[in-house]
Amino acid sequence: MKNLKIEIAPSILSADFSRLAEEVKTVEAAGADLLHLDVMDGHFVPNLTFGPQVVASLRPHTELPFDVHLMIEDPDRYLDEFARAGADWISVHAEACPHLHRTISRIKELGKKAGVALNPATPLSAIEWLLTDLDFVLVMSVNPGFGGQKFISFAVEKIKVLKTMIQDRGLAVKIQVDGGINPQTAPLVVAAGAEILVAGSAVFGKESYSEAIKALKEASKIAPKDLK
Ligand SMILES: O=C(CO)[C@H](O)[C@H](O)COP(=O)(O)O
Ligand SMILES: [Fe+2]
Repeated sequence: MKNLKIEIAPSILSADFSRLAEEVKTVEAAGADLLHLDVMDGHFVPNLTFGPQVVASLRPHTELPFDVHLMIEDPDRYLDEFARAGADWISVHAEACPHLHRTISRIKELGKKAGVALNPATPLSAIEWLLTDLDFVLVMSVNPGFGGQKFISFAVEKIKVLKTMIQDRGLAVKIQVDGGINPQTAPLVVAAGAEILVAGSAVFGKESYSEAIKALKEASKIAPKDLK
């Protein structure tokens, strides 16, 4: 686990929506690895954000890969549109997909990286049979819907068990973690096996995005036993 490259995916949920293009350029220059775009429909989660038009309008403003987190019911209806809009990675929620294998297959047919997101209370068994087909698993460490929530600590154990499942099968599936990630929680999830850290308020809520990203990357190198 020592030489793992940890990637930071700032979530624009906590950015200034009146200046999104500028915010995205600033966070790219600050060292972000991916841009996390939270799509919410007011049904699957109790909040509304934006759809493919906003994704498409941001696409010319950055080279960062777009990591689109779909917190929507019936995501199959919109996969093609998000792919056309410029999504590079697409995650759907297991809880929103009765035919998860079909949904993941479609994302891959569209040439995109395919991920499944799991709510905190959703067991890993929801993706066990599908692991070989996935590029990444998004472990939610808050109940989805809002930025700035408190990290749910049992996500650490869930990531550990998932990491073992992935290793036991000899797979290269990446673990992404989303919700309440900051320099205090980052070392815990990285030690457990997470490689992509989504961070909204811990980046866009700070004065300097580059300092914030650096702090997350530095914190990721700390072994939890060395935490004060
Ligand atoms: O999917 C999400 C919420 O549903 C966001 O990506 C997440 O909450 C980021 O915000 P923060 O880092 O402030 O917790
Ligand atoms: Fe997210």
